[in-house]
Amino acid sequence: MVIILEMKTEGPSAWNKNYPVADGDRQSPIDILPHQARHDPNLGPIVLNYDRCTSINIANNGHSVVVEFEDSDDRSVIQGGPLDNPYRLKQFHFHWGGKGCHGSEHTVEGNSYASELHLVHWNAVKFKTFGEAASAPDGLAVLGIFLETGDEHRWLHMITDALYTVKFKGSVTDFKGFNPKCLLPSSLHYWTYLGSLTTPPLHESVTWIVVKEPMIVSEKQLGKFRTLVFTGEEEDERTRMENNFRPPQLLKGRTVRSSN
Ligand SMILES: NS(=O)(=O)c1ccc(NCc2ccco2)c([N+](=O)[O-])c1
Ligand SMILES: [Zn+2]
Repeated sequence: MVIILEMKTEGPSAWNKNYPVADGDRQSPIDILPHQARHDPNLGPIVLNYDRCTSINIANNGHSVVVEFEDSDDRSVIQGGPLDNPYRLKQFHFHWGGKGCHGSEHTVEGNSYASELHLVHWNAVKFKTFGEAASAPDGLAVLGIFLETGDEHRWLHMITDALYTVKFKGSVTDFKGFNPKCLLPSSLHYWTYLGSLTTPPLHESVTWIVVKEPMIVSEKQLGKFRTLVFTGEEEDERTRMENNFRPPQLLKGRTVRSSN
């Protein structure tokens, strides 16, 4: 009898083959231990100036669903907190689990949330392009928001209602007039630490700002993310898009700071 173990080689544990930085000193995500975080009174509040943000499209890039923004000027920026200058909003995307399973990237005392939203910003004061910023130690600032299941989120339907238009990898559709401020929880108290992109190329270029209070979404809304597939329309196998999260990485001596 022959047993063929078909192991997916491209999972997170294999990334260090092609991306040695996967074993680096400032990898993300991490498990956050609130009691070991250093409360830093000098950490001011996070300031989001999104009122003139311009969303462009929503896309399935084969890893997640992404909403892209116009980032040719400082119309939508994040500043304050640990940041020395404004960082421009470039895109946001989500990570989630399978049905009944949690899929956040960061965890808190070993506990994961149902999902995690990442709002990605880049330092256009110091760098000319996103690509250049994405490989610099102070190039990116990602605001992470946990999603927890409960009541329906009153605005998330604007995203979930559009997901059927981007079911397959490589699909893109117009998505104008969306302001992600409507997704944020009431408090922006946060933890912050120096980390990396959580998918290849895993560049150690991210100042992470993880908001403590989760946004609440319904199981039904979350289920709609699982109608997406990792594969292109022309491919015969339909691999449901879920569990697109990297597990927590070693802290390697880093300090996590806490706003008040
Ligand atoms: N989960 S995350 O926010 O850390 C993350 C990961 C990868 C990428 N992109 C992959 C990449 C960057 C440069 C070349 O290719 C992005 N992003 O682009 O916003 C975000
Ligand atoms: Zn992400």
